Amino acid sequence: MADGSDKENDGMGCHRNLTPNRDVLAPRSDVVCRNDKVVFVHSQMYVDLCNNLAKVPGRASAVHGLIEAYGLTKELRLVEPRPATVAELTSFHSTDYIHHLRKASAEEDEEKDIDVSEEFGLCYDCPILPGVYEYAAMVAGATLTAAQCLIDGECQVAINWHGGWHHAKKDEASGFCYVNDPVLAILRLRERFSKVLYIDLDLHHGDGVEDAFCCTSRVMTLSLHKFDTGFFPGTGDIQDTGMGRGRYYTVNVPLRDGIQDSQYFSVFNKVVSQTESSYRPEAVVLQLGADGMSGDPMGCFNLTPQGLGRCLELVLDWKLPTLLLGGGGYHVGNTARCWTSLTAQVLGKSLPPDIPEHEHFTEYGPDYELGISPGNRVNHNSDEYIEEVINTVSENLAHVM
Ligand SMILES: CC1(C)CN(C2CCCC2)C(=O)N1c1ccccc1/C=C/C(=O)NO
Ligand SMILES: [Zn+2]
Repeated sequence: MADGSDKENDGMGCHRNLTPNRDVLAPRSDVVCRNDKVVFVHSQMYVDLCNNLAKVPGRASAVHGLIEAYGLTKELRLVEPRPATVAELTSFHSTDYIHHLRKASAEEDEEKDIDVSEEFGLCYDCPILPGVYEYAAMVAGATLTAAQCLIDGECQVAINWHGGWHHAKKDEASGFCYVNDPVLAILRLRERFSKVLYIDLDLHHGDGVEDAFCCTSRVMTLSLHKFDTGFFPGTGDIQDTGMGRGRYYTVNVPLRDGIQDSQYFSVFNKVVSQTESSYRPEAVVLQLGADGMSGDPMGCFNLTPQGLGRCLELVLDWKLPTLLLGGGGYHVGNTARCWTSLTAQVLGKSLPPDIPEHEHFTEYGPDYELGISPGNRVNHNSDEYIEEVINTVSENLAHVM
């Protein structure tokens, strides 16, 4: 293995010679939840940072505004985030990359060294906007804050809707993701839990998280995503099942355009139920990117918050420490509708169908309703295709114990 020890480390990029940057405490699975409150990582400064620098400007305040307008913030335990330290960021990312990101983020345009930046993926899809380092460090810090609350038994569910940046690699920004906060959270959770399950329901394959843990059985990554010629990131084929000790602990469920809630939940239910019963995780990280929603500008899947909600319900029924993260989602109103509905579901609250009057009310026209209806779109996932995917994944999972 990477560090030559017989103990299996996190398999952090088994093809890279790494030793964990910290003492891995004896994993414990007896974390008891002392407080049934749901932790919600939030501060106005955090929302302002995300508003200006995230993939979708203005989305953070729309999401928070709708959750607040429905009165859910008073049912949540709001915990302020703090920026991740360099030491925390380099528990996964390379020191060179983090130092370059911090330096480039502080520089004016003319000072920028373009070809060095290109080496770190900092161009095209991942421009170096002023303050991008502070933004990325705060998002990572927010996700780590949520993970710490789970480790400390402060709650059973912790939420950071502005996290979930699943494409970032050890030394490279990718897909508008600068720091991989899900990986940082999983590494932190692994200090207390011996087995962590990562589930990625974003439209796109969770390649950065899969890469980080492809060689270990201590973290199982499971991604449902669009997989088609030329679609970003191009990875996540069904036969990619991990390597070495991690073989069969990577699960990919490749789907086509037009899938709706019923088929999506059917494949999710069969694959994730078998995953849970064979792997028996002690903690879960669930990325709930909303770019698969009907009406999203990506225009690929045809899902609604009800469909994702059924997936969430199944995971919450396990009563495990669970970290919920956001991700993609490019229709601001629909993303706010989706994550508000899911937040209410975690709280066991049902919401009135009409969007309450609030600062961002105009985002929700012309119907001003919370629900999203599936579009009238061609579905390229035949039942036979779905059946074949389920059978192949099930055969692979038979090797997991
Ligand atoms: C720049 C954005 C992020 C936005 N966008 C669309 C949305 C609507 C109009 C443009 C993209 O396709 N993007 C990307 C561009 C290059 C590579 C990746 C992505 C998206 C990744 C993702 O969502 N992962 O979960
Ligand atoms: Zn996405």
